[in-house]
Amino acid sequence: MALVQQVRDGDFLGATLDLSQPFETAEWTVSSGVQCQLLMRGVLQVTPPNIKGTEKDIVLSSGIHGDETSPIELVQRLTEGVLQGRVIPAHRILLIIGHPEAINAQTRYIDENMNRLFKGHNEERNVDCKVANQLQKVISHFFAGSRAENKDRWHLDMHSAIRDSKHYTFAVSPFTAKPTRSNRLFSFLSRAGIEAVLMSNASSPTFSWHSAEYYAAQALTLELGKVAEFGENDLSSLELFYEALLALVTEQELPSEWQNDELKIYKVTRTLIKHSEQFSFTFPDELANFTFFEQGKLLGSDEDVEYFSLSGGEAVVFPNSRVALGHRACLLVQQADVDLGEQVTLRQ
Ligand SMILES: O=C(O)CCC(=O)N[C@@H](CCC(=O)O)C(=O)O
Ligand SMILES: [Zn+2]
Repeated sequence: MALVQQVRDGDFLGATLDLSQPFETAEWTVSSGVQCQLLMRGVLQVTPPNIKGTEKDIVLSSGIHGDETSPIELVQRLTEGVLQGRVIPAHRILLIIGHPEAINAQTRYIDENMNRLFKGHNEERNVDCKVANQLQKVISHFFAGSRAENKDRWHLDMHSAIRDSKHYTFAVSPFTAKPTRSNRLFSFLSRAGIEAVLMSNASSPTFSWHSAEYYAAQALTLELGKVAEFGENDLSSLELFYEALLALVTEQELPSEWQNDELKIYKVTRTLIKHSEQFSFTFPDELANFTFFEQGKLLGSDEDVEYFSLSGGEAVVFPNSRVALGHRACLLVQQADVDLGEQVTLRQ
């Protein structure tokens, strides 16, 4: 079956991963009146009928890491609904299954962690760099194509965590000077049953940071459960999230009120970078995310430095001593209070 026909029939994921089929761009309208544009392998732009100029521009990405499959299954489910006319979006949406080569190889990345390649254009030294560059282009094209007067841009970059976590689902809010932490975004998280949000304190070259920094999008990295192979994900535990996602794309506007105590907020206190091959933790890399260390505990060391937990203690997120040199080996976080205005801000 030709790739485009396979997508039109609803199998966006199958067509994306079948690299034996040459890619072709295509444009068509589904029975519901929704317009579809296949822009790139794994990238489908969806435009609702009767654009009013008040629409959001929503990017929903998955598969930026090839072995994180539950978000890919959610994107396929939503896309199939749109393609078969059962889901009628009220907003412009860009649906992404990001890294077909890594997904086929069932691996996080091929040569370089693609979620560290979104600072800007990369020299095309490998497939990860090439795909990251193409995704940056397609995002730019998508946001530029909006006819809305007041741009309301969103980007949910969906991942799943490598290890167990004391919070089954959580979000990382990238650091930027742009107003990307709206009450409406947090209200969505609370409705979606996301358990915690980490407020980053420094720029990072991730996909969600890219959209926040360059397009002022309400952008997040979402961690949805734990890594598993296709077909082995417990999607029932993400049902509340999927329902909220459906509401986000199909309802004109979501309520902005949210219950602060339903969602735990953490501030990132430090990012430990691996500076040398001597970097090590005092605990195994499999340590569950959000494991707490009392003040003064030795957490790890590098060539000429020892890291102790700070006053008030710190919890560890994404510990990985095997990352490439210069990359993040973990985040250290502390629970925090926030003030609710138009934007959600950390209380000083
Ligand atoms: O479980 C892990 O260690 C990694 C899960 C994952 O891929 N997380 C993202 C977070 C990106 C961010 O900080 O916004 C990543 O490491 O790329
Ligand atoms: Zn990931």
